[in-house]
Amino acid sequence: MTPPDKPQPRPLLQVEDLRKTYPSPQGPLEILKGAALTLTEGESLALMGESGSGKSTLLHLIGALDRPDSGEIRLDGAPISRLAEAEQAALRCKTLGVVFQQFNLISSLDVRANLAFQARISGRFDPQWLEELTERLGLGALLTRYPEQLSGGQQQRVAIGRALAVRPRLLLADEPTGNLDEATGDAVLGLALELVAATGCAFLMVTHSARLAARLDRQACLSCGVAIEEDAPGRKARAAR
Ligand SMILES: Nc1ncnc2c1ncn2[C@@H]1O[C@H](COP(=O)(O)OP(=O)(O)OP(=O)(O)O)[C@@H](O)[C@H]1O
Repeated sequence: MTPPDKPQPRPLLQVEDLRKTYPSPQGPLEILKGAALTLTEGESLALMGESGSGKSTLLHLIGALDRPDSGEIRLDGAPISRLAEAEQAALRCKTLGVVFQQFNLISSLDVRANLAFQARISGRFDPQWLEELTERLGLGALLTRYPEQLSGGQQQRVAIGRALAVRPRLLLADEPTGNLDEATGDAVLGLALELVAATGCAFLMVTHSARLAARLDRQACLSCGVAIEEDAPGRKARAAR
């Protein structure tokens, strides 16, 4: 008897023919010229590319922090760039976790409150999961400290915990280890990858480091406004799959 076909993983994120132009004193700056990529549940993708190639622009569009000129971004089937602002805000709270290079913690809140912040406002506060995150990120002894009393690596661990506290479907990270020394950055990425695997969420990370990028499942490079995927050593293919 032939075994039943293994179910194909569902595409979680589908980016199609994305275009984005910014105005500039010299005329329109065409940054994205038909960028496309797909991520399935549980998959991680590192996005590289030269400075100014549009990596943060693409991440902001996927994170519904800005709107494209044209093209489509679907998250679990929902056309996020065409949703009303209130719907986008709800999606950002419940479905997305975002980690930036600058940590972006709330300075007036201690670590415990920072960790719970997004989960509380999105109605997804789960004390047990937060306790597990706190333990796995090694933040137990720091819960009553304020961000200014933390090292860069500690702040980034809090930022990752805060983003994952909602159990997002997709974690977006823009150079999350860019402000950390190499050893700390390696350790923080290792923790992030462990937790991403524990939640089963998809992970899209912008990085300048080929070494860090190699730790993710897939690698793509943004060049001339489109995403080119590193398919195999020495060979490149379009990121759309
Ligand atoms: N709001 C904006 N208005 C005008 N131009 C912008 C705006 N945001 C970004 N740009 C321009 O778009 C281009 C792409 O910027 P983006 O930040 O996406 O690049 P990046 O690949 O993330 O760069 P880096 O690796 O240096 O962070 C740059 O030339 C930048 O100056």
